[in-house]
Amino acid sequence: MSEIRVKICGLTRPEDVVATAEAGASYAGFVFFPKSPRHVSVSQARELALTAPVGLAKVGLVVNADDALLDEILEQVPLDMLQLHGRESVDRVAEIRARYGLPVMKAVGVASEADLPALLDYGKVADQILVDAKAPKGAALPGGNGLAFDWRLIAGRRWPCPWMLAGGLTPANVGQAIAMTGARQVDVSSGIESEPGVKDAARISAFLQAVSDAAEAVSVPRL
Ligand SMILES: O=C(O)c1ccccc1NCC(=O)[C@H](O)[C@H](O)COP(=O)(O)O
Repeated sequence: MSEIRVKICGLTRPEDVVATAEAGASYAGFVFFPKSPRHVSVSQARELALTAPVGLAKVGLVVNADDALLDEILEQVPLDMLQLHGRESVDRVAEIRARYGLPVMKAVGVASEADLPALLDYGKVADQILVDAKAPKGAALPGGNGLAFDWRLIAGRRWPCPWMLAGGLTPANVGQAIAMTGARQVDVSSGIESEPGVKDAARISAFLQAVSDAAEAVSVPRL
């Protein structure tokens, strides 16, 4: 198993969950955002979550969700973590964490130095932060756009909680991303798809292999 944790985001089919687990990923992400090609309904997500073996953490991704939607999801889907991928404020992140008693990961978009202070602010209230590429202005999706940011912006930086690197990662570039940033957790969605919303088992496996190779190259200690 890789010593750097991997999250495969945007799973829509049971076979994708199986491929994710078999490849050795640590997290499986389900997107609750109707405009996304990776969107799953609450009942689909429940079925997918029940397919996941013990040891694969199930992450529910929401965008500016109100309590009614979160109640509905969490009543029906056995999740291990919530990922907040919208414009949730620091106070809202803290409120969701307290209300639902689940670990919360806040996604923060990065495009320039000016985006870095938010990582510190959210890092004080969230259980984890997802350091993702900022979606371009006017983009239909706030994440999952297959765009990388300049990894030099975060090289050597650390925050008050565990963090995960995301944005445009692929089997071909994830090794360099890990080497440049020191990330010990990485998240991927479009870089391991055959088409939007359809994961490719061979690419998932290649991604995990590339992460494992990178972990060995930098001798990352076991978590
Ligand atoms: O993936 C989506 O469709 C999506 C929709 C709405 C908000 C966030 C979304 N994805 C966020 C993720 O967790 C992605 O894994 C992350 O942004 C990286 O995506 P990618 O660049 O495609 O690897």
